[in-house]
Amino acid sequence: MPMTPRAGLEVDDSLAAFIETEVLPDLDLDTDRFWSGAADVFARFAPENRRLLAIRDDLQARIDAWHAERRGRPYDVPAAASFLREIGYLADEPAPFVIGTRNVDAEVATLAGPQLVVPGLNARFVLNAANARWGSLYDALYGTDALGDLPAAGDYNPERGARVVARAKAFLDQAVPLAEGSWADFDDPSNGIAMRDPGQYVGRSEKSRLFRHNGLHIEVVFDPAHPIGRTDPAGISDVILEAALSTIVDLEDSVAAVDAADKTAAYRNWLGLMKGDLAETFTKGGERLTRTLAPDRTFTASDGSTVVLPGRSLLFVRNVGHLMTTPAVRLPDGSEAPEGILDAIVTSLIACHDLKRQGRFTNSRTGSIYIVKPKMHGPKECAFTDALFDAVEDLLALPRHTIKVGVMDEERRTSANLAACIHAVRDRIVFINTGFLDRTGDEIHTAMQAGPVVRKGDIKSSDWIAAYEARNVAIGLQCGLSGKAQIGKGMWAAPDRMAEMLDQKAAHPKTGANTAWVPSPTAATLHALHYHQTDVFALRDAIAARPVPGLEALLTPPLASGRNWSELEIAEELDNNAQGLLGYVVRWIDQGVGCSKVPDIHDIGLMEDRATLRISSQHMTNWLLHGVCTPEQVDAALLRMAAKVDAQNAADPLYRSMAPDPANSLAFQAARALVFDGVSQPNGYTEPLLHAFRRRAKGEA
Ligand SMILES: CC(=O)SCCNC(=O)CCNC(=O)[C@H](O)C(C)(C)COP(=O)(O)OP(=O)(O)OC[C@H]1O[C@@H](n2cnc3c(N)ncnc32)[C@H](O)[C@@H]1OP(=O)(O)O
Ligand SMILES: O=CC(=O)O
Ligand SMILES: [Mg+2]
Repeated sequence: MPMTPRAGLEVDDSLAAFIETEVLPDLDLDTDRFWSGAADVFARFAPENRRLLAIRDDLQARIDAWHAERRGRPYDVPAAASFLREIGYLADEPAPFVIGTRNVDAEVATLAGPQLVVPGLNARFVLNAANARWGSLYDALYGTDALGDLPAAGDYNPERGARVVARAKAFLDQAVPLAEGSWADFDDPSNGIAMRDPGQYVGRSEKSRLFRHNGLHIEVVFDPAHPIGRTDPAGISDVILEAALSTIVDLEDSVAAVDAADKTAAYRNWLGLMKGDLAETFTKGGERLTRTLAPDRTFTASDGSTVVLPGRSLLFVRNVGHLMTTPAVRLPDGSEAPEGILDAIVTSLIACHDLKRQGRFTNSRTGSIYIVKPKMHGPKECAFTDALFDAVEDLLALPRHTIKVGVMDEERRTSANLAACIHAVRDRIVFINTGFLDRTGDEIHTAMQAGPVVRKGDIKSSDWIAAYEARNVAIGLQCGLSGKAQIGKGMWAAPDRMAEMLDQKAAHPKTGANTAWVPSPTAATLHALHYHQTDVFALRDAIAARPVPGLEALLTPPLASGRNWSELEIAEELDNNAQGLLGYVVRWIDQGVGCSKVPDIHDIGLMEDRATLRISSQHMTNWLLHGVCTPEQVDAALLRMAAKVDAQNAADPLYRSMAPDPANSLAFQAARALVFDGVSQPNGYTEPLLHAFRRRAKGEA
């Protein structure tokens, strides 16, 4: 890649051109001053970044040795806790405190609703996600299995339509009941709509009436000329829900960004969002479509005043963690720059377009930049992020704490020191959430030498995970996040299983969490129903009154008590992991797709990203290390599943088969390395191998 010198750095030409011609011009920032400031940030923070990574390795090496010495004995949690304290893995608890974050948008601070995550490299999806603030309940119920079955292919089915309408009206009866009777019988909107609580009425537009319940808006559309409205006694053609209050544009685990071209493409999408001019043209159903950002929505209140509501989700950007470096920028010593530092600088710089109100729309009405920081291990790494964001604010002449941070509680050292982690970013924190997928991968890797772990499906019901979830909310409330920041729950990783999601994710708001992740706009619309069923903020006092669960269960790894698996169970477990792993990795390496839906062994399409890959690869590594299976069994499973994954992708013209020549398939070799070299991967992360193989694949292409 041609590089260009800038203030002692070597910057990839395409990235430098992007920053200098597309980002900087409207920002009143001098190009030379920007680059010398950026070089200074790298000079100050890169050495500390490296030091923090060395601490991770050192702690893991000590934990490995401690576990190896005690292997085969019952796990002694008090001894483990004192050992972890002795080596500095467990930090001192801070004195009681409350966070001081200010200027936080209501979507984050005072409202409760779904949070959508979207791979930042896919402009079509990114636009869809930003617009997922509002979603059709009729479409979400009709087009998914939410009602218990899927629609048949072909034309609109009126019988299914009637079930959808009945379900939606039952929801209206629960959330915004009429003064008398049911919405199902309502037939005349012309004289106004008498509500049981008239305060729920917000306003009207030409065709709709807008209501509010538990802080979320519900729009009932009246259109007797519409094919659905025509068959409705009141002419109701749809119920539109306020759905994804916030969206995370992901530059991390759901993208494959391994070089300057990838990074620049992702940054360009973020710029399009911040300037409001992102557009994507594509063909769908034989039609050529151009998708752009949705405008705000305007209604007229009873007193004639205008009510303007955001048309788009409040946007966060997820930077990468502290681990990886990028060839997009080289430091004066020739080494690759830490990617997380580059992300902090560039994504904040781009967000200045929003702060300066130079775009078509406003993202943060309170003048904040929202960055999600994943995969931090413990309070010192959080403090590092805090200091880095201070430095970026100085570089961009932003007031202190303009850059907010969402802390993913997804590494064991963060869960175990959560209060201290929050304390380290106490004036800029806007969320904690349980990224249970990475967290599970880290659990397996941390306990790698202790013994074989239980089957992957059983990890979900182990004690540490319940303690982790409960402690996250309890500590968040104790540190005063309520009203200032989100307490969030993790991803629903089965995008096609909406009935099951409706059943299971109802539990999230009941825990006191005011948001939870969903994989798609449709899932956001359906998950919004849960925040109408439960008033999260009303529950929090009672939840906060409970004692914070101690560390005992959190520090108990999910080790198998015996090795009672049959050969069949072992083969099934290996096949399941191998199928998910290969199905994901093959698209990552060969096509640069960072998030895929991959069928598991029961043919359920699961969302796979780097976090789920970390689990499946580390699980196989763990069983291999402890002799639950042999290398031959692992290879046989990989080969068997390669053929299966090849068959699943047969219709994709860009797909390169693995099974016919696995030795020459970079994807197959990457997948194999993730398992066979899994013990030595830092904290069990998959990025180092994925990046190395993807760069080779790009080189070959
Ligand atoms: C552990 C973690 O880190 S979780 C966070 C990372 N994970 C994510 O971000 C999940 C993002 N989700 C996705 O990428 C997808 O939903 C997948 C890959 C899981 C499943 O995709 P599929 O069901 O195959 O979706 P498919 O490609 O059929 O698209 C269906 C429609 O949904 C939309 N869609 C699907 N997911 C999203 C999304 N997250 N955001 C916006 N739109 C989406 C698409 O735009 C498409 O609509 P369009 O044709 O009008 O553009
Ligand atoms: O990032 C989310 C996770 O579960 O990991
Ligand atoms: Mg994660």
